[in-house]
Amino acid sequence: MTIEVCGVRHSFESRTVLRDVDVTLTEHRVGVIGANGSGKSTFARLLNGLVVPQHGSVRVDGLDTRSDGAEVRRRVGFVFTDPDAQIVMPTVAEDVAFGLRPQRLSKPDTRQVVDEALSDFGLSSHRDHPAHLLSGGQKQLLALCSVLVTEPKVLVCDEPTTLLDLRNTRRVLDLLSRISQRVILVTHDLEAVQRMDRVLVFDQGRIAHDGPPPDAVAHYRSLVE
Ligand SMILES: Nc1ncnc2c1ncn2[C@@H]1O[C@H](COP(=O)(O)OP(=O)(O)OP(=O)(O)O)[C@@H](O)[C@H]1O
Repeated sequence: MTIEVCGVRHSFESRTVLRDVDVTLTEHRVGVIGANGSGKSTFARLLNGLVVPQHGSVRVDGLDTRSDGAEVRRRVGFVFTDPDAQIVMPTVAEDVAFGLRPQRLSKPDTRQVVDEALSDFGLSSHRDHPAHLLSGGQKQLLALCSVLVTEPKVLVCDEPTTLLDLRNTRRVLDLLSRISQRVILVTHDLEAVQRMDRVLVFDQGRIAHDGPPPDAVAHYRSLVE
């Protein structure tokens, strides 16, 4: 499956936040790094149609995010920096089960999938707790868990470890490196991008560098020195 970003320029009011963005992504693991405000999140949001570009196009599996947004979102799951933006159900288990609804599983099957997923994320003991009472990091894990059970082909994660402690950061990064889905990871964690196949470096709305992790990190460092 290919993600094609062609001739994208995007502004919010008078501020141009993405310019001349042309990139085709086919790799299993892609990292996105760059300074605050350089356009990384906006780029990530293009990939599942949360942001539709003012100029240019974004195609996933040949589907245009402008005209086929719903189909694209079935293929591309998105994990936000702020988990409150995507936790929709009252309890932890219900939130995970919500994503399974389109699959129309029986109650026992739903329960089994939910319980396995919660166990993978170390959330079993919080199964029936109100989701809003979880800690920030636990909410982050729940948000990731609830997106993954929907089995997207691609997972776009916008700084998914920002709220996590060391143990859970490891847990999430290990998970992201072992899942079969394609992963696009926006992060400030320069260690985490070492595991990627390809890294894009954003600078002032442009892709300033595109290559293997060590070169990309060196380029990013050179931008701030
Ligand atoms: N919905 C919006 N409305 C107005 N401006 C926005 C909006 N979203 C982003 N911006 C602006 O676009 C620019 C790029 O933001 P973006 O979130 O893409 O950067 P980023 O590289 O992800 O930054 P960070 O590392 O701080 O998360 C910023 O100047 C931001 O203020």
